[in-house]
Amino acid sequence: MRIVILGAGALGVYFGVRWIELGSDVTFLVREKRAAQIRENGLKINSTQGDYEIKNPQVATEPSEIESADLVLVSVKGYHLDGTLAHLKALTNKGAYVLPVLNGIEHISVLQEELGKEKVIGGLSFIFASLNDKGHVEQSGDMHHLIFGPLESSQQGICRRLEEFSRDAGFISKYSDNISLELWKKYMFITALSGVTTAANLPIGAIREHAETFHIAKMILREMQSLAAAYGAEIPDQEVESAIQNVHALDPEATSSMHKDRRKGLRLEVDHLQGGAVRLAENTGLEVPYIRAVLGLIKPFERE
Ligand SMILES: NC(=O)C1=CN([C@@H]2O[C@H](COP(=O)(O)OP(=O)(O)OC[C@H]3O[C@@H](n4cnc5c(N)ncnc54)[C@H](OP(=O)(O)O)[C@@H]3O)[C@@H](O)[C@H]2O)C=CC1
Ligand SMILES: CC(C)(CO)C(=O)C(=O)O
Repeated sequence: MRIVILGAGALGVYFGVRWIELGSDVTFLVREKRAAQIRENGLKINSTQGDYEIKNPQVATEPSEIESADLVLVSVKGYHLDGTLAHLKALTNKGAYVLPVLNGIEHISVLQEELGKEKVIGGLSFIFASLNDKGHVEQSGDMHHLIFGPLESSQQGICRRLEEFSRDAGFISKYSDNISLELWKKYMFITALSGVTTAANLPIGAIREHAETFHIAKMILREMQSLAAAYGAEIPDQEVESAIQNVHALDPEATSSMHKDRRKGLRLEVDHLQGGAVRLAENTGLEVPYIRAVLGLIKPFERE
């Protein structure tokens, strides 16, 4: 399988390098500055699940440099999605399917409208990863999951191929036959976790110590459950409980990628995540006061 990674950040490099480790044909489609950094430092993942380094990965800065691809893993932040659409169009015209792994949900319809429903597979990831100063990945904790599945029945073939192909990869891959529900479950979880850690500017351990603060996370989970239901994804109560248990199980120093970005003074994905939830709620007349409140608290740090 020929794979293009569009968004050579923490997630894109992690999964791209793991596929290379497997012996696959992977090209990183990047912007000039990142291309220069990769040429100088190569790509490396420093991981609890095993390190791996590649000195001269295949890098392109234009889709015209790529003959064809089977799959494009889209791993940019929500605020950069618009800037990738022309590249994605060029690659889907050459036959590629697109597998976005962004947190959130609004990007799915943007991609579907731009590329056609047939081309956009559902995907998400559970991993704690970030880039260091050299542009190498630092992955922590046990999670390094890539979950994907067809949003259209015609995509079953490519998804089964991806499942087969990734079986021996150095990450956990999972085919889901209800990827829409998985997307909403992840959106529920991350809206609560990123909302509360970024707004409080605290890792999860400190949040859990204060019942009033943890309560906010629980209320966001409930609001997201209602929002998902309004869009046809019924998240059972037991899944909300298990999300709470998962938050309890996290290392006290663990935190969301959005909170890590706030600590580094980087741009935040708040409009895509909490902002998106508020927009979707407004469309259905649903009230989401806790999400609206954390959106307001995080906005001053967004760095648009
Ligand atoms: N990090 C994590 O632990 C997790 C993140 N996620 C989600 O995954 C998504 C990606 O996150 P993450 O990997 O952390 O993000 P990063 O910021 O680490 O990486 C995003 C990359 O996208 C690149 N990019 C942006 N625009 C373009 C473009 N037009 N062409 C080529 N490359 C481009 C950026 O490159 P440049 O250097 O040029 O700016 C950057 O390297 C987000 O939606 C996030 O919420 C989900 C689970 C866990
Ligand atoms: C849920 C979590 C924390 C890990 O996948 C995440 O998605 C993020 O930090 O953005």
